[in-house]
Amino acid sequence: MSSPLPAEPPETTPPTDRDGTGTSLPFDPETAAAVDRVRADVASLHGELVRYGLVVWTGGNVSGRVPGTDLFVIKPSGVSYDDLAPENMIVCTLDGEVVPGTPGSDRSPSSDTAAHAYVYRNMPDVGGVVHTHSTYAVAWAARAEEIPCVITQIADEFGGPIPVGPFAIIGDDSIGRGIVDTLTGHRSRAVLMQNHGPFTIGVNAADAVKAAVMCEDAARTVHIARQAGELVPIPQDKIDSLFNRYQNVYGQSSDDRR
Ligand SMILES: O=C(CO)[C@@H](O)[C@H](O)COP(=O)(O)O
Repeated sequence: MSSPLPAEPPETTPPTDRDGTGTSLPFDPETAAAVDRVRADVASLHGELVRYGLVVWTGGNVSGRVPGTDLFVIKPSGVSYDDLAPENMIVCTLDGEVVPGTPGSDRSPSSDTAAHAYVYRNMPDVGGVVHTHSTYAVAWAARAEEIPCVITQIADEFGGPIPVGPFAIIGDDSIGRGIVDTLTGHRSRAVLMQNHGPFTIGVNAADAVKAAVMCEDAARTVHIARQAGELVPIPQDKIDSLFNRYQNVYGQSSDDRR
């Protein structure tokens, strides 16, 4: 894998814009403010992938839809996680095109931009998309084997098995189509793309990152359990009860997923 691109020197003066938000227009002030919020969230959430051990080098990526717009924000391709910052996140249209003249637009967006864009175009309730190469989830993807729902944590978070999506080559709509075809109408917010790794979705980028964290934890636990003996499935009615409780009762009423 190529070494991370060197970070550009921090700009000594903020990008010029007409509304002082630090975002170059062509956005109106309200959109510019919304973009800046998502930039900050997405940049910070990449640190969570490192914190939870879900990525190595420059693998993986996080994106967030900009609410009320046809835009999303994603990381630049191949840039070290140490160098990611709000101002070098890249603003794209839902067609996956970089919005020219915005901070970060001088770099290439993530190599999975087309996949993220396809998901946003075809799953309007999705506000965040994450991709990692987390070890245990990728091991299940290498076997094209779904992670069975044999622990309450999987029932809580995914409402059943974590499914496998088709083998798809990076760079066009193939991966995005595989994600959408697998997860549309499915309780799971994670899909193991065959021979590649997990992609997760959420109501926002933070929710998609949580799904990625919980997917890897489940993959590891079930892998270890299966090595020690037979797995005991949870009855479907109990899975339904666990999922409904966790999605509608657990946590706080102010939680993003409510
Ligand atoms: O799976 C791949 C490469 O095969 C990519 O998803 C990388 O894991 C991250 O690429 P960038 O987001 O840095 O372009």
